[in-house]
Amino acid sequence: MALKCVAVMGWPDSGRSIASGVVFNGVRNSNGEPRKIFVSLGRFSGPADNQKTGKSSTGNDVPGKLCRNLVSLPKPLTISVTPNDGTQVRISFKGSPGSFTEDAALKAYPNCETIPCDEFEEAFKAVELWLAEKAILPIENSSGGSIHHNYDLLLRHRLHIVGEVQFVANFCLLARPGIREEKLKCVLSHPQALASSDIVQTQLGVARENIDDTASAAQYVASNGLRDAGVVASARAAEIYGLNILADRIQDDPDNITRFLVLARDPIMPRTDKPFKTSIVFTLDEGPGVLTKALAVFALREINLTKIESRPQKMRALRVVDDSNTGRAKYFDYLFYIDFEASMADPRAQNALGHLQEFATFLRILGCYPMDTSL
Ligand SMILES: O=C(O)C(=O)C[C@]1(C(=O)O)C=C[C@@H](O)C=C1
Repeated sequence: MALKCVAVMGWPDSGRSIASGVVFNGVRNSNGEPRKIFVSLGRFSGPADNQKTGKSSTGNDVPGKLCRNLVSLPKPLTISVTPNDGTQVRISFKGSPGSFTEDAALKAYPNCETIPCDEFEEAFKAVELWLAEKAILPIENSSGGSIHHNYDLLLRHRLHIVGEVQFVANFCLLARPGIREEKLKCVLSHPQALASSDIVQTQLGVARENIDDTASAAQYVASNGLRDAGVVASARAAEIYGLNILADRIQDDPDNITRFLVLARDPIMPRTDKPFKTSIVFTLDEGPGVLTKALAVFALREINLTKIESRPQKMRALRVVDDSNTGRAKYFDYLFYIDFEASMADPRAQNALGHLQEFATFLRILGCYPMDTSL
């Protein structure tokens, strides 16, 4: 089912109303015919709004008018517009409370309600099922590189990227109260956190054990009363699970940055009054220089690329190419993910994508969103 954001505009003082909402495409009626459903996301009314809504000044329906007052209709899917500070925004994430991903959500939306999920896939589904307004997920790390599985999920699901969060994770070594460093035989954490704090673990001479996320590792050590196991996690995880901080800032690279993406059901309106980024994914035909040609559409318009990632096309891993010299050759088939520094409201970006569309075999805009310039 495809979702499309629409806005029906008018002037408040002209007696017309401003409404915005989502159109559900792909819904079928009982005869199997396609139909569209409009779900209101909120309405902005002018003084003469009663003319539009079909209400008399006494509040009764005016006979013969097409519209009934929307307020009196049942609103199972109506959502409210949420303020920027994150109040009432529900954000799903993979991990337990106290994980770095939750920290990143709280950085972007300080008053949000976070919804922990067991898997990334569940965090996506929480938004698709309207249990959350947004999802947040790590996409790349300055020391570990791309989180490939999440690139695949971006394509598999139809959510839109509406923001990015750059976050410096402060890794701490945690243990149960009373346990000293010398007592530790192993350290538990997320593989990325273990890899990013290798020097301290090597000094301690401990074994490493992978756990799904840093906060779950803290929870595990605390709830099982482990006395010879330490954890690499956040200071907030120490507080939540009642562990002590034995060492702070144990990351090998003090500027270890993780980039997170914020996803939502609807795209946001692209702007040009502040720096915006656009993320796309596309495929190309086989041939010499095709990728160079694709990248040139941005270079020609002086658009800076901030990221390029290639991923195999899972359902079409091999492409058979008829090569007259060597017979039939087989190549891997790739998806190219690109982030570039321009808003979709910028004609340069529109022209670049129009140009790319002329020869790309597939192109999807994953989102256009404000750049995180906080670091
Ligand atoms: O385990 C966590 O706390 C997470 O939020 C996940 C994650 C990651 O996936 O890289 C996020 C940031 C840190 O670099 C370590 C782990």
